[in-house]
Amino acid sequence: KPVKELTENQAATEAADLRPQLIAWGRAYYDADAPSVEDDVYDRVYARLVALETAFPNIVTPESPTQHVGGTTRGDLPKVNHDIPMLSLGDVFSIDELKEFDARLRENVDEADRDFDYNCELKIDGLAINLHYENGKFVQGSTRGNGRIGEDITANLETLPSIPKVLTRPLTIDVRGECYMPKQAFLDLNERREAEGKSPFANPRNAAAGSLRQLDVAVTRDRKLATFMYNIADYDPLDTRTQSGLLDELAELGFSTNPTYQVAHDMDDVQAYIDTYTGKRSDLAYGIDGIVIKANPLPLQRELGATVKVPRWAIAYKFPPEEVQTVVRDIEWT
Ligand SMILES: NC(=O)c1cnc(OC2CCCC2)nc1N
Repeated sequence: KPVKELTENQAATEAADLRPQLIAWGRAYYDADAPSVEDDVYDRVYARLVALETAFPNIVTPESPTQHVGGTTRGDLPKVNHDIPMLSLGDVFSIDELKEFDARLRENVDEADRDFDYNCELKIDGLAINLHYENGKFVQGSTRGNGRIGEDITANLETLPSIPKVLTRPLTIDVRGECYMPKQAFLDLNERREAEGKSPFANPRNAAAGSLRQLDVAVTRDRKLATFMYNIADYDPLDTRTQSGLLDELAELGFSTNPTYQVAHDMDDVQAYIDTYTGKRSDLAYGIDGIVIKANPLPLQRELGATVKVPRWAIAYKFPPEEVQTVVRDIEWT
């Protein structure tokens, strides 16, 4: 049926059926020496998926083959085991919830350590990566995956200027951070794609994810991806014993870190930081979707540990979804 006669649900259902087929055909094309389907069949089905997703942008999914353009993404990247799991973050959506997090956390800390500081950081809207160094040399880069097993994207990450090949000290460490596509790079990329009749990326995060999974690393190279590193699997090899100091030490080692972090002594300081960056959000060169507050003392982070997936010592305060000002809203209906 013509796309314009479909409901969004019908389009979503049809698209969900087409994606695995295209991914399987795409993999066969790159992995096996003989493609499993005639090119014109692949192109016709791919064009149908693009038509469905262009007519109904809300049905686009990050793993859709239309989001991994400029060549095929590897569906079969080698796996990497994270000896120390990569955690995600619990979320809160209001200052009241944030204050509850603070109160509960301090209740669970010994009296002597209860007056700890927080470190406030912008929550970069990208995808989490791990960079493994041996004796100060970059040897492997990987995605978070499910936290314990990620995918090897070393070759792609080697094309990013912001990732040091050699550290200023011969350390064997695993450093974690965010890979993101700056807003301007995202706008320029989508402009080029529209000009080439290709479907646009849904958002910078999808664009970064698709760019990192490219089989042809030359495609990754020209996507202008960047990084902000913010964590280390084991801090013992470092000098610092605070989160804020960790960001300084990572910068000294050669990593790109985000300079907007700030130590907060109490929730009023945290609120002030949130207010400042809520106002500055649209001026930033990169997307953020909230603020991360972390207990600043690293030994306290270690002592508090994590639940199955999230640390007890950190929380993400998420911004409300950005208001999309529609013309309709501005029309006087009197
Ligand atoms: N998107 C970010 O900017 C961001 C994400 N995660 C973290 O911290 C991890 C470290 C251990 C649990 C969460 N910090 C951040 N700034």
